[in-house]
Amino acid sequence: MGTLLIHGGRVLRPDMTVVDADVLVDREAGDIVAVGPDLSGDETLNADGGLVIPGLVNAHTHVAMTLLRGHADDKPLDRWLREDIWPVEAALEPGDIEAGAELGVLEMIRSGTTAFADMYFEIDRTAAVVERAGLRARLGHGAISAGKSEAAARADIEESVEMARRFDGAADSRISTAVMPHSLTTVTPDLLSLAAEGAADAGVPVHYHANETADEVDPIVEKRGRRPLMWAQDLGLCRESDFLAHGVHLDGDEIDLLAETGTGVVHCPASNMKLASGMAPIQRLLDAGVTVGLGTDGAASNNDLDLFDELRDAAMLGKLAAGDASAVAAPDAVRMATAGGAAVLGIDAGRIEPGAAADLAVVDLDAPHLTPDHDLVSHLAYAVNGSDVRHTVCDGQVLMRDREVLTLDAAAVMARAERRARDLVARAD
Ligand SMILES: N[C@@H](CCSC[C@H]1O[C@@H](n2cnc3c(=O)[nH]cnc32)[C@H](O)[C@@H]1O)C(=O)O
Ligand SMILES: [Zn+2]
Repeated sequence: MGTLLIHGGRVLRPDMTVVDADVLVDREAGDIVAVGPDLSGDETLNADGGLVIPGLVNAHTHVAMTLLRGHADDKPLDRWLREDIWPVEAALEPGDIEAGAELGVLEMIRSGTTAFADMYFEIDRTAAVVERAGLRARLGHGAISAGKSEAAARADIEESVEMARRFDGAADSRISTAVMPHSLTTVTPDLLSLAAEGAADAGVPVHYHANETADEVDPIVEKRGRRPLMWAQDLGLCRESDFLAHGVHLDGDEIDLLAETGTGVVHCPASNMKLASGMAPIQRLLDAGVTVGLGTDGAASNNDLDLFDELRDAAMLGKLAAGDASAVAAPDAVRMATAGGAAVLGIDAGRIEPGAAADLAVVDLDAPHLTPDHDLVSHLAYAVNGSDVRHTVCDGQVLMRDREVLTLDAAAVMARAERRARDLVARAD
């Protein structure tokens, strides 16, 4: 397969400086072999006038929920899930998952995302989409106890463990997995422990929603007499590889616990604002040394999968939460979307350096909203949109060239998703 040369652009380095450089990629091994001036390779990807950045990492989503984009808006989490989302999800068929995942993956590749973590149903379908679309993912079957018999709830957790075992390392190791109990309040304590044991046994992380709304925190504090994450640690859910979504309502001790254990946090600012869940203390997490990534959450609470929007929201909301305009500065936001997310997912990517995975995006800078170029990291955080991405590369393969996705038929994917979404909602009514 030889080498791929990403030629003629500027390159974002791990220390957030920018240099004029080429990037040489080994397509067989899927990693970066050199970064520097005047390199040559077997095939060239033109990055003239562009900025080469690490591919973005969407560290928490429910990708097939693209089918529910715009289906129900403007409600708080609990009512939104119970009244609108769960009833429709009950009517989901495997073909819907595949169509929704394909749409979401298409949207992510088109906006420079090369890896994502996904909690949903029918993960074999999502895995098949990831396999042919060419990006990376950490997938898990979302298991929930609420509304189920004890036996059915247990079987759901067992399925989560079983699926994690089955798909870990699939698609030439582009797919990894986690056991994914839905949240600290929607899964029973026994089953949370079972999930932790199953994950440890299978050698994969646990991923779950935690401390998303005040309504979830208060009952745990009342019933267990301690903060949710102290309780989660007792259940075995705060190992170094484990990661939780949201972490909006955290106290100082919980922040320390996250830093000490190495448990990752996925910040989902758009979802937190849309569901009015609250403002996560992101600057405090960064100051404490917690590993933080960014996630879009599902497209029904966002309502898109563009990580550049998330970057901007993270910087803005971080300042508002801290009451300090210097909080969550542009480089911090960019780091969360790249190296931070890669660390949360446990992949050796998120930085442009020899030896790292060749997961890259080329952003076209030739646009009015990206002129002048005082500071390109500022542009990445505050001004770039997903539609500015010209090329996307993952594992050394070009997934999108000049905005054309090479691994999926975009028109067919959109048409199928449209039809599936319409039928799904009609069935659920
Ligand atoms: N197997 C489970 C499904 C869990 S998948 C993950 C779930 O997370 C839900 N979800 C999406 N966004 C959020 C959020 O922000 N907080 C909590 N749950 C969410 C989503 O609708 C989906 O039902 C079952 O039997 O219902
Ligand atoms: Zn979620």
